[in-house]
Amino acid sequence: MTTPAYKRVLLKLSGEALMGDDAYGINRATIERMVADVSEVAKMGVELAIVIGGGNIFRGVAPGAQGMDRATADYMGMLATVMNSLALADAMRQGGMTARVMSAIGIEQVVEPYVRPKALQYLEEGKIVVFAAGTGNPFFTTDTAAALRGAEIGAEIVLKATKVDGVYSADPNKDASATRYSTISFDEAIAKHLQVMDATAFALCRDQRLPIKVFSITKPGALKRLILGEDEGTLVHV
Ligand SMILES: Nc1ncnc2c1ncn2[C@@H]1O[C@H](COP(=O)(O)OP(=O)(O)OP(=O)(O)O)[C@@H](O)[C@H]1O
Ligand SMILES: O=c1ccn([C@@H]2O[C@H](COP(=O)(O)O)[C@@H](O)[C@H]2O)c(=O)[nH]1
Repeated sequence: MTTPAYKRVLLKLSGEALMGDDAYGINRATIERMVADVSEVAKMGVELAIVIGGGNIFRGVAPGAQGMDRATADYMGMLATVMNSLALADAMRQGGMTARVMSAIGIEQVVEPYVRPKALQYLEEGKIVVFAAGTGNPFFTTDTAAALRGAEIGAEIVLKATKVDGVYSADPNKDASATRYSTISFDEAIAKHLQVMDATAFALCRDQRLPIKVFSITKPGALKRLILGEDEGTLVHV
């Protein structure tokens, strides 16, 4: 039972989940747990590209960003994802993995720029690629960056690892009567305005026929089970 169901995946890691129980920032035990999950999957020979959100850092500076020009605040958010990407790559290095961070915004002294053929080369070499700075454009999210990069690298699936264990009929953190879907189509998720991912990400994946699995990052072993093709989370499909 160790044959992976996928050869290449795009894993979207929640920035907010990185806080653990802290008010904001990066919780050490949490990032180490995430990296241990990633390591298990990498050892199975799955080619892994990762996009990490920025909510854990951006939330800490959000009060200061109130009233700011939207695009400027969004660039701050993208820079927050660069910090998370660097922390993640460093934790992966400490865990014995080889990771490369590629940024959608030019900051060459810090990380190399995103160049698609180079990213593909790294993946073929078995390196884990972390795509930082989202799409590089304001008015988007890292969910959309995950959809975009997933399509660009020919991933078979986008795995959204978040704080909830799937897509619900309403936000389960606000509505206790919300029920979880085991599968749902992109069109239904968009029509019902299900906010677990933004509509741009859903629409891009739908148009590229790239399925998404939404699952819990805090559930032990969930990523591995999902990679082995076992029932986990919610499948969003065409
Ligand atoms: N219909 C829904 N089903 C599931 N979760 C939902 C739904 N509607 C809203 N949510 C909320 O969406 C959240 C996940 O999406 P969100 O983009 O906020 O976080 P993330 O991607 O985990 O974090 P980050 O943006 O920092 O990477 C869940 O924690 C949940 O509260
Ligand atoms: O392509 C992108 C990606 C992100 N942003 C900004 O960054 C923050 C953090 O990303 P999350 O997906 O919410 O974790 C986001 O709120 C945007 O402000 C962006 O502008 N473009």
